[in-house]
Amino acid sequence: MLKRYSITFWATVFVSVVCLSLVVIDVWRSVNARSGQLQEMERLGANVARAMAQQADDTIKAADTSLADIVERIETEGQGDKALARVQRQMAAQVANLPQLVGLFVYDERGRWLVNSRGVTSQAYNNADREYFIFHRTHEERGPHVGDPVISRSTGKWIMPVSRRLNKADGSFGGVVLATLDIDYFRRFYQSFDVGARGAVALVSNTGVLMLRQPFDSDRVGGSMRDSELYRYYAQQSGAGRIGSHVFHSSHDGELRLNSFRPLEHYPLFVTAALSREEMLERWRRDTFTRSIGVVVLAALIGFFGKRLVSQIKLRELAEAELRKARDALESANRTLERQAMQDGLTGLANRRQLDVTMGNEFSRATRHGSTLAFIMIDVDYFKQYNDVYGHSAGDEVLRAVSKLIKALTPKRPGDLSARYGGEEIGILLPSTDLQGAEAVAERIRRAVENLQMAHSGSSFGHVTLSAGVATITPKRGVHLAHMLVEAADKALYVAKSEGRNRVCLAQAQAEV
Ligand SMILES: Nc1nc2c(ncn2[C@@H]2O[C@H](COP(=O)(O)OP(=O)(O)OP(=O)(O)O)[C@@H](O)[C@H]2O)c(=O)[nH]1
Repeated sequence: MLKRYSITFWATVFVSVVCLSLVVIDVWRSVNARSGQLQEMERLGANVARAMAQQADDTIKAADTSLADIVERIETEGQGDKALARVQRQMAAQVANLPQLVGLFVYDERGRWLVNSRGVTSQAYNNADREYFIFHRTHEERGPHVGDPVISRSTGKWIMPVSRRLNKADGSFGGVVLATLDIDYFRRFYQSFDVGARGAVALVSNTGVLMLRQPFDSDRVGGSMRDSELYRYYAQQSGAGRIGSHVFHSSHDGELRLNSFRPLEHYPLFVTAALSREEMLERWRRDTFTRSIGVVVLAALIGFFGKRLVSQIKLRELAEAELRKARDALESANRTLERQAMQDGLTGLANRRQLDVTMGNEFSRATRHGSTLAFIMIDVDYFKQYNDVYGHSAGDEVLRAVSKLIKALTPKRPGDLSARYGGEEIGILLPSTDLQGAEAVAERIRRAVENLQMAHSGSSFGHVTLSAGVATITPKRGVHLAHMLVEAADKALYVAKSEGRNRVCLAQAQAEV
């Protein structure tokens, strides 16, 4: 089945498959590399979000621990001057120890400064209007409260307030203990992450207030993110669903980013690391483009040289086909020449040369096997007259007709051969045939020619006839030669002629001696 197709077909298929495979493999590789790049981006985002959440949690926790301590001390030791002085020292030490802390503050139930880490108790400031103060005054919970970022009234810095409620002995609202965390502390940490030129990280409160964004934008700190796709998506999640990632268009700059988000473990905040999809895929795109050019050039080269190879193969095939054709023509010409060399052109019988060769072979065989070889010599009667009366070509026709009959009536055993002996004489060689057998063959031919009734006005019979002399020999080595058989048949023919023609005469026994 495969042989039905030529080598050029398979060469073309091979070159095409190689080119196509190159392209398909490259496309497959590129698609894989793209999804690998996106996975890598997701992993990077998740890792950044985890680190950010952990850092924020630890940072707030450290401050909150100080707050819990101060609350316990004040509630236990009271608000006397000495007690407050001790608390102040403790607060100063905490602020010195924790770099994220800008200050620690204690306010009474009216928002007035009782004590702070700086030791300045200015009555100029009243913080009763602050969100965290109002929150604790109106909520009895004792847990920490993370407020919206504000600009510190004392330092002018962006701070994140973390506070706890102070109770009086009867459980009523006794004030607020506040820790202010330096937003810049977070920012410095966030700057250490490489999220690309178009990436961003943010710390957001669960209520949708932006605590901090890197790249930093002072105008957006404290702003609401409630309308952003990111916040709406995050707010819909719960439990483990809040740790994950999603692709959003930024509400800020419209950039398509993969946002990895994660809540803080102990505080109502979450972080998000947003990586620009375009930026992350830029290197992949560049690599893909460069490699694709390489693959296309390679495929084109293979295609070009493959095409040349195929045409070379085609040319070779053509040359081979031409050679085969020439060889076949030569062989056929040789066969024709061979046949012509052994055949008589007029009668189609074997020629004298072939008769001599066959005679020699059969004579040797008969000598070896001790078998009898018969030979019939046939001659058309009054043929000279026929030529004279009807013309030479009519004479040729007679020879053809007689030969045709002889061919049809001569036995077809191997070694039997009828040949034009010369002129209008035809000889028939019959190996392994005795005198009677050969005579029967000769007689059959004579009668058949007579029956043709070909008009011959020059003949005493009125139509074409023939005479035949038959001889046989059982040759013995060193005694007999092939020509003896022919001569004996010729003599018998002579007898047939002299006895009146149109007859078959048998040779005397001398050829068999
Ligand atoms: N048309 C034709 N004539 C041939 C050919 N070969 C020999 N002959 C003629 O055959 C004739 C033979 O004549 P002869 O051998 O004298 O004998 P004949 O006329 O046949 O008389 P008998 O044999 O005695 O009956 C000659 O005239 C040859 O020219 C041939 O190929 N074609």
